Amino acid sequence: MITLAFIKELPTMIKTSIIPPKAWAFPNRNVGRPFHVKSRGVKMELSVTQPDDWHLHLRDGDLLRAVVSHSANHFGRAIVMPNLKPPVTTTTAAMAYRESILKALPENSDFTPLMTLYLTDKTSPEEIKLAKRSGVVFAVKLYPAGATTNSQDGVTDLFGKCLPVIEEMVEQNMPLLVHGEVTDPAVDIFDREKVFIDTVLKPLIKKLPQLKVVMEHITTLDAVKFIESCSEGSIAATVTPQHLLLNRNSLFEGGLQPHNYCLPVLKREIHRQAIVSAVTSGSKQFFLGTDSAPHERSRKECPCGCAGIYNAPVALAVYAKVFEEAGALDKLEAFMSFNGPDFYGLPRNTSKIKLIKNQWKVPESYTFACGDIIPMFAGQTLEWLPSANV
Ligand SMILES: NC(=O)N[C@@H](CC(=O)O)C(=O)O
Ligand SMILES: [Zn+2]
Ligand SMILES: [Zn+2]
Repeated sequence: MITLAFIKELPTMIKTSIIPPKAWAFPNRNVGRPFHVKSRGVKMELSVTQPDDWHLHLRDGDLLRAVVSHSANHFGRAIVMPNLKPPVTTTTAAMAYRESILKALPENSDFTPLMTLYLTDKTSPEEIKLAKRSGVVFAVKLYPAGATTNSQDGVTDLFGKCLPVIEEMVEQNMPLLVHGEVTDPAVDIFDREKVFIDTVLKPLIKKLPQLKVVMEHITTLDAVKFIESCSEGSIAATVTPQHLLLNRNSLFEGGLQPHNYCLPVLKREIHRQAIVSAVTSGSKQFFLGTDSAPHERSRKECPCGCAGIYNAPVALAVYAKVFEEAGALDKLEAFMSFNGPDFYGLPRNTSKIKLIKNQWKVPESYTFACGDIIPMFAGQTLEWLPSANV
């Protein structure tokens, strides 16, 4: 194994090993001028601190058992979303859900689920105290009622009924995670994130400037500007693979593409580019959250398909591709493995994983007893292959 000369200049450890010849290049943003690496006869490997997934849907029952290893194989921890049926609204339910996740894990896995509570109009401040004391609940999730999958029991009156709860969250230093879209059917679906920022998020943080907020799965230039205008330690955003790599054309390419449908829906190219610039800038306010959201095939390929993209098997490969194409592989490790735990006040992982530049084909589907699940980029070739712990 040879260590490349520029390794000193990159916070991310880059190594090479033998493979068929392939030359490739990327600009080194650290020194401010492009340079080229010819890796004749070698292949690229990144050895990075094990990443965490700060936004994940693991579901429950058979579906949980089917999908959990795809996340547990690569991520150290994950913030597990509470939008089950029925939703995880209490600490007791979160603890039980955590047990079922641990049971579903492959043997010897040390994956740690970080639990969340589903905020409703009826959540009490006392529940927040219980959640904090439990040591297993790390955040509370705001779904505006009707905004997305299993959000029917979500919030209808944030500034009325929920304010005492959110004040308690400030006391307990418990982050509020938001699905940031308004639900007013009169607002165009492509504008719902921007309107949410203007009418909900801005007034909320004005009222409670100490509240820690993660704007989940951001999709717009407006969200990037908003996050960057806020203070680093209190407002941050997760970013998904799909919102970094795809724009809204992907929903209609050659016909309707249900497996590219998620909420918030994919946006115009200018928005995608703004998100790529934000994550590759090195800002600590953006971190990895896949929003991997499995739905059984027949629930996606039907007259009224569910929102959600199953990206757990491809997420790391897609993030690496995006950072490589932006010439910012040196910023990848902080995005994947440092910014999230730093924001949540948790220790960074100490173990490592490898990302190897090696083509692999994404399976067409995963078949389980509970049905088929179609992954993002099904049947396509990706360039970066994550390998187990090193
Ligand atoms: N992102 C999605 O399109 N779907 C998610 C819910 C969510 O994160 O909004 C799901 O649970 O399926
Ligand atoms: Zn959401
Ligand atoms: Zn989600």
